[in-house]
Amino acid sequence: MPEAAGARVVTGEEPGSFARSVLARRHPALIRQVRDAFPYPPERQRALDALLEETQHGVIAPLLPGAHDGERWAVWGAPHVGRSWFDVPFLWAESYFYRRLLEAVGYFRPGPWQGIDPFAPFKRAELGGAAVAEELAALDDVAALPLEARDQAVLGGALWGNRADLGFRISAGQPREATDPGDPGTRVVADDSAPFWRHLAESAPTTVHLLADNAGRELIPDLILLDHLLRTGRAGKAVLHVKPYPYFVSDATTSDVVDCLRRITDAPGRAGRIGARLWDALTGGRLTVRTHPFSCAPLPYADMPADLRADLSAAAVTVSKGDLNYRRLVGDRRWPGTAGFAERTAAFPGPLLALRTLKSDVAVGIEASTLDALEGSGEAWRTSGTYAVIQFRP
Ligand SMILES: O=P(O)(O)OC[C@@]1(O)O[C@H](CO)[C@@H](O)[C@@H]1O
Repeated sequence: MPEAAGARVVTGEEPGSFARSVLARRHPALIRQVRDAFPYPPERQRALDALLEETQHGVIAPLLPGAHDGERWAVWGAPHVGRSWFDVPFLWAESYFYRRLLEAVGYFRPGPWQGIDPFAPFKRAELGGAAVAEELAALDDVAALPLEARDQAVLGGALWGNRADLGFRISAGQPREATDPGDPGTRVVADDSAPFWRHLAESAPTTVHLLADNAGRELIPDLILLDHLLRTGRAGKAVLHVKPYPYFVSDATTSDVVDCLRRITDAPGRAGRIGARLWDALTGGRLTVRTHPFSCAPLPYADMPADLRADLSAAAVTVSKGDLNYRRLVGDRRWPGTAGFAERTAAFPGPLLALRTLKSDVAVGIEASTLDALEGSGEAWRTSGTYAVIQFRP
């Protein structure tokens, strides 16, 4: 990768940078929210307080002895343990932060808090909210559209669903709504949706994989997209990759899939019918859920293990959702915005579609004129979550 030498790895070292603000503000706010959301006993509270102190003023500690994944993290963490959280690669630091948060709350340790998702209260509140109900009701109107317009509607739903990221909304201890994106059409700064639909039309209806991101308001439109691909014969089968354990606040796990599916199935009108179809697809094996450990690895997709590579190589297309997956696809580096998407993702097996709202500094595959306009706009376009990309390569 000749460019890699020239593109700096994103870290939290730079004062005023987005990465630094996540490490210095978002993570402490999240620890406090989790601490307040559960009646944790004193030892769990102390572990959370110690993590907060370590992340802000200390050096990175290894996992406690006996962790089921201790060996893996010892390898991944070898270059970073003992250093400041702000000095190591941002992608690694964030991923390890979530692993350590689970350690602090006793998620993997046998006992009363084992398997209790520390982010569940936030996810549950979102799923029960008015926004989800409105989005499900809107599906009645989509049903009346011609196929091409339905294609765009379900793709757009999955794309903009990515704004609904609970980690993104944590600011100074308060969840907040992202600012209104305005007309979503003008905010898609790279749009390969046409070649993507052409590719699917030309492929035999084989398997479509979707690398999920957030639960709730993002996972629901993702499931609707998969149902649409199955129902219209573009996919013969679909595989939904979710996280094996809670991660990046609202990332979807299997139990979130079940919660979302129940929410869709219980809804009136077309949403309820889609829910019933998805239920049948899961029980009949046309839709499969996978929880590969690599989904929570602090590594780029270029480093995926052989079994996952073989699985994705056979896909008609893999749909990658969200910002973190995008960073793992192209590499979490300060690439020039015009760097080629196909070139940066060359190590990913099989055809690839990235649906991502921009919520971190990394961006590639943007036309020079568009990039100039964005840079000249004075907006925090890379991190505001109000711009998006639909990038495809066969
Ligand atoms: O992957 P997602 O849910 O779209 O976004 C994850 C995110 O909230 O986390 C990172 C900062 O914590 C950024 O990559 C991004 O803003």
